[in-house]
Amino acid sequence: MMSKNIISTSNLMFSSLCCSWASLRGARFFAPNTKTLSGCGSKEKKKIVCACSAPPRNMGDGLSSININDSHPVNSRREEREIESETDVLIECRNVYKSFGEKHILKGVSFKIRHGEAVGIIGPSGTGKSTILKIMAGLLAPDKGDVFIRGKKRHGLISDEEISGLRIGLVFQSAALFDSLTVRENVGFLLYENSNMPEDQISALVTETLAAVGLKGVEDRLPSELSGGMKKRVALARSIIFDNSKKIIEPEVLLYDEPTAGLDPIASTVVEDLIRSVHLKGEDALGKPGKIASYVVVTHQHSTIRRAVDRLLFLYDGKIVWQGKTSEFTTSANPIVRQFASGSLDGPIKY
Ligand SMILES: Nc1ncnc2c1ncn2[C@@H]1O[C@H](COP(=O)(O)OP(=O)(O)OP(=O)(O)O)[C@@H](O)[C@H]1O
Repeated sequence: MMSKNIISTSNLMFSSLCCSWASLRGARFFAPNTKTLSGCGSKEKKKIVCACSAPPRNMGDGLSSININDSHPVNSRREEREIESETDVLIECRNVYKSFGEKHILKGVSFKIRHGEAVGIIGPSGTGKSTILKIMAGLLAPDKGDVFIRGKKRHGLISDEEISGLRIGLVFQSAALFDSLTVRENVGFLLYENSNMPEDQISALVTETLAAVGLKGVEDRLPSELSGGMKKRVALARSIIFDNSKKIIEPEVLLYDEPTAGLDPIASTVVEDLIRSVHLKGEDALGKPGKIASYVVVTHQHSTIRRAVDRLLFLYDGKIVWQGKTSEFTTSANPIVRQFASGSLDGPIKY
């Protein structure tokens, strides 16, 4: 039932990346300039399975080091806790550098995303927020530094055979739906192409997933027949659907790139609540707990910062210059954060 020649023009953002759908395994993205998306086999892949059910323990800087030579019992207990807390880490960027020609964008970025977290990445325009999302997602490789997925170093990009154990979804600012496919085909795309699930089961799962994001009876519509807000919901449904017939269900991290950009304040609130609702600490539109283990939101919007995330990373001049709880953002004494939070022209950030 899937169209074999798909040309989507709905998103220009990844036009230079050209990643083939066949190579997207642990990650789920839609590369709109990929012209032929057929022939995606469902090969068995190597799995990295590790326990990852504990809630995040360290909401601080997440960069604490472990002294393995200190054998004092109190310290040992602390070490145990710290080592244990490392099992919470789903994605880690360690000392990541990235340049585009002469532009040195990321100059040693380090942070961890833990199980259960809702993290925002903020900072002035052009500081590399989208770039770091793409690096986390495996769509761009760092020039220097490493990305660890559940403790396992990623080599190369998303086609790398070694990395699995975590599903990573990227939700684009524009919904990036395939214009020529129905909502059902868009949402079930990954499963129609990559899973062994029968079509009627996929169709039922699509309906259930759409209901989870508050959409009913839109399965047969084309994207052009949807409002902007509905398209965002469909894109979200496409990111959270997964093959639930598998024995091992890997946790999923969703990466949202400016999900509320261009929306009016009320539409923004709807999307912000939707982001919360599909998280495991939330409750979806069907009243069921959300399934997303953790998420990262790149945003400029204050409402999204306040409403959709618990912890913030502030990226400026190639580095994380501040991180803290969302509640600390507006009270921080850091001059960069203060200027950004107030929108003042006076301060260390120069345009
Ligand atoms: N593929 C690329 N080739 C060349 N330059 C790039 C590429 N991707 C990003 N850049 C440049 O890197 C810088 C950071 O871009 P990025 O989109 O990551 O910033 P951002 O912080 O997300 O910006 P904004 O808040 O405006 O969306 C920009 O100067 C951008 O022009």
